[in-house]
Amino acid sequence: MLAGDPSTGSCYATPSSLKLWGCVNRSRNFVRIRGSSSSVTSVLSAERVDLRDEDEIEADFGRKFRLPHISDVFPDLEPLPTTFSVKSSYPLPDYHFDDESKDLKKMYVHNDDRVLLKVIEYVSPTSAGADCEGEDCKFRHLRVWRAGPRKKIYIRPEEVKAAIVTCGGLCPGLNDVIRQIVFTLDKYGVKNIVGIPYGYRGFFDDSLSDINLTTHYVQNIHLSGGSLLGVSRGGGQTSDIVDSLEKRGINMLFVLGGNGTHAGANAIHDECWRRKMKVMVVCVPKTIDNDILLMDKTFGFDTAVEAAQRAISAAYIEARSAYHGIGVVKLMGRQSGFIAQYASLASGHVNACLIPEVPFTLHGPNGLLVYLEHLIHTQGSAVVCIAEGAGQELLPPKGSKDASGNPVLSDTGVYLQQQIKNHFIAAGTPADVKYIDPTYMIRACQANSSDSILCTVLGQNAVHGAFAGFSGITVGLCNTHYAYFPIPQVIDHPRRVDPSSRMWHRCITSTGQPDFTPRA
Ligand SMILES: Nc1ncnc2c1ncn2[C@@H]1O[C@H](COP(=O)(O)OP(=O)(O)O)[C@@H](O)[C@H]1O
Ligand SMILES: O=P(O)(O)OC[C@H]1O[C@](O)(COP(=O)(O)O)[C@@H](O)[C@@H]1O
Ligand SMILES: [Mg+2]
Repeated sequence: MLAGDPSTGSCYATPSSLKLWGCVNRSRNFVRIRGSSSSVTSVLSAERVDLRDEDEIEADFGRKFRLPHISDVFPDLEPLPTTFSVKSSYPLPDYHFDDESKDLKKMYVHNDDRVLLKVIEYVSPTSAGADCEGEDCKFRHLRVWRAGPRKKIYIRPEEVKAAIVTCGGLCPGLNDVIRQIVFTLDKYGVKNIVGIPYGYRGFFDDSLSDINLTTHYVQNIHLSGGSLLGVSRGGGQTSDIVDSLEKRGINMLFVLGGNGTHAGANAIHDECWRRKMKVMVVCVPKTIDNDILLMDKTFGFDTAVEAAQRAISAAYIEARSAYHGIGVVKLMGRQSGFIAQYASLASGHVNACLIPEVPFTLHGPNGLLVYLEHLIHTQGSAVVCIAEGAGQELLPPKGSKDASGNPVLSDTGVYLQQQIKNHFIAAGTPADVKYIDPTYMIRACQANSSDSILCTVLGQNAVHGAFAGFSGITVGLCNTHYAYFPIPQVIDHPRRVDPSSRMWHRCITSTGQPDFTPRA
């Protein structure tokens, strides 16, 4: 499925449309590819790709996903043998890689290693979930760069001053990532590591001081939720942040955050290279909303889904135990309903899952309220799970924005609860409605085991990426393998639940909910 307006050339790719990045001009069999937003690192200018040429499409995709490398700006920079080795407990500054060593032979990632972005070979464009076009539904090898340690590094560990910053809202696992970045830097031999307090604010608010980070200091931080460094939304000019990096002598910056943070990090990366500063900026995507493109999932998402089970379970028990009980649970998800979708799938107790991507009607014969009445009469109770951003069209927009520019949403959870109460009163049917909003409880918690592992590997790979000389990149899980992505490609737009996806169909099959889509 392609999105955008072919006539104007305003194009973008949906997460499921990675076969082509752009809009098809069918009459001429060409696809127009949108250029990277990054000025210095742009590897692709707007160009035309012959749709009939499979090789050209794959090659074009490869160019689009090429990672910005420090040698783009400093072509004469000589790489050095890496100081990272899993075989030593201490970094060995004079360690020389021995190609013939049996133990180390398979330790490093080759720069030309790639991870396939798409792994299903659809036979027909009408196969479930197919994202290919044309009769032949040809499989395209869309490749992204494999993450991991390289044999060569582009900066001496003793010259590194590394900084870590965590931005946006909280997310389980932030401390695990911070901890692992520090451990891995230490393994390379880096001694100078600081934490920037309270997100980007820490760069320009003079009342805030950096935190010195050592392996000893971060040893146990993963045992608690939140961020050791603090987080914040809003604020800051890119040039001020880069001035601050320059002043502090920071040349390796690890940025943990969501799509807003990534946009900021990419601007910092661009500005650093524009000023010819030898700085590597590497992100680790943080968002319980799971709204970053191209990745299997982001860290914290699993934990949030798991934490949401307690709220759904409580809503179910309350509803089951009451006469005509109805439980309503509101979960986070400003634009994307992944948490509500997966929490509903996991729980098995949800009768209706409402997400921002799927508009629903409350009133009328195919409305949610009539369905709840039906459930009360047939099974005696009901549970509704609503994502924060769902049903915004039912209320007047607030029109305001938070400090980062994210829209402030109307509280549809509270509204839904009131509407259900009013409906049952009007229908003359008693109903006992209980509303649970566990919003901050699902993200202010320690990461579960699966997220801890994810955080550990992401943190390590972030450091490997920086030492390998990449900047303006982020790291993510791609078909169960770890890959590096150029930042603009993962934040082109927020990843959202596709209402025609197999997973959404599985969700509504599991809840048994009918189609509440408003009818004309
Ligand atoms: N388009 C942008 N360009 C530069 N910085 C941004 C942009 N959007 C957000 N930011 C900054 O990134 C930080 C986090 O953004 P926010 O949207 O709150 O969280 P998240 O990164 O989780 O999406 C804030 O400090 C904000 O000012
Ligand atoms: O109250 P806060 O801190 O703004 O956080 C609420 C927001 O956090 C989120 O779960 C995640 O947002 P971010 O990825 O921007 O941190 C949103 O869905 C939600 O609106
Ligand atoms: Mg965001």
